[in-house]
Amino acid sequence: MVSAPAIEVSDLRKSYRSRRRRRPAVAGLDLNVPVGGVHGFLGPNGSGKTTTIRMLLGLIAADSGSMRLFGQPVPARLDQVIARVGAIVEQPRLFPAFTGRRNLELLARGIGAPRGRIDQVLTEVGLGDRADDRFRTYSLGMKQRLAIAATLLKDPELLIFDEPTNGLDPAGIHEIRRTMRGLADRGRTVLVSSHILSEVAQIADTVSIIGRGRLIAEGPVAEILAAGGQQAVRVGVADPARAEALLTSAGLEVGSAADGMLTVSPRRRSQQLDPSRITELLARQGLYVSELTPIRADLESVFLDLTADEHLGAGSGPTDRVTTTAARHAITEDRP
Ligand SMILES: Nc1ncnc2c1ncn2[C@@H]1O[C@H](COP(=O)(O)OP(=O)(O)OP(=O)(O)O)[C@@H](O)[C@H]1O
Repeated sequence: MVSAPAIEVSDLRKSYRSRRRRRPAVAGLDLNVPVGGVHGFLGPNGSGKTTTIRMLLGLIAADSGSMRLFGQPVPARLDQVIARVGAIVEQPRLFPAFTGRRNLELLARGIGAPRGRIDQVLTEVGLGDRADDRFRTYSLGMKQRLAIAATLLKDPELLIFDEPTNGLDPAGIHEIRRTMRGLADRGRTVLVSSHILSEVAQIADTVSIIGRGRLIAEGPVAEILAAGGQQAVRVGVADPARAEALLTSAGLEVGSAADGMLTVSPRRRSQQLDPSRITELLARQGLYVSELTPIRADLESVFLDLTADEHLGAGSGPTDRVTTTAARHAITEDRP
């Protein structure tokens, strides 16, 4: 039996009233987070990530759409699944003058978690040796790791972190990344939101990229890269000027690099680039290709490309949506 995804969201909508009109924050969002691994929930500032997370956790009401956590509809049955979910949406209240351990003891008592859990969660976030130092002496990364430890007290299967690396320095970001990866490696599902793709790309197994409250792309990191990243080639040819004119008139976008190589890409992202067609076009005119190398875009440029319209504040027309085969398969398979 296929187990239900950790998170399933379908056609989710929420708008806020501002100056006599309603502005959509989440505009028909679909989201599918499989059980296990780290899932990056990515989108530019203001694209609706926090609003979505708050709706999933029952902190605000959706206007319409459906949401499920481990197959249970929320908010209707949130009480039945909330014990399986830990989240940091806002900073938890931790007392600066108390040690890390004391802070956790107070929180554990509040939720009825056994005292034995405290050492386990401190170890899990790598704070075992600093547990008896006061919270105020912790670095920002350590403070955030203690907040993560607090969410682990009730031993949740799904962890939701909204921009957990905000305000941290590179060392702190690294600590949190390592902590999140470790949590997933020990069998939990981690949803982490970020507006900076590179912050989660290294540790995410799958990602959803959203813009203006809608899904733009989703799937395994490698497939998102393949879908968006192999759309240019470097071409070496003896007469670059002639080759450039030829390829341009064949409808391709051509740039020339300082080393005399040409960069060839399709004019529109929806078009496929066929390297063998480039070789053929040039060979027919007696121009023989000495080198043809695919340019692999990194995930950050794929992200910027996919969300370009959202950054520029373009109209809200339909967006090119890349759903990788695996992700599309998962969606159809898991829905009733
Ligand atoms: N309480 C609110 N009242 C009015 N508008 C809101 C409210 N909360 C969010 N919004 C608006 O909804 C949109 C989505 O905001 P949201 O915080 O969900 O985005 P986000 O992707 O989490 O962005 P960020 O990375 O900046 O946190 C934004 O335009 C925001 O200004």
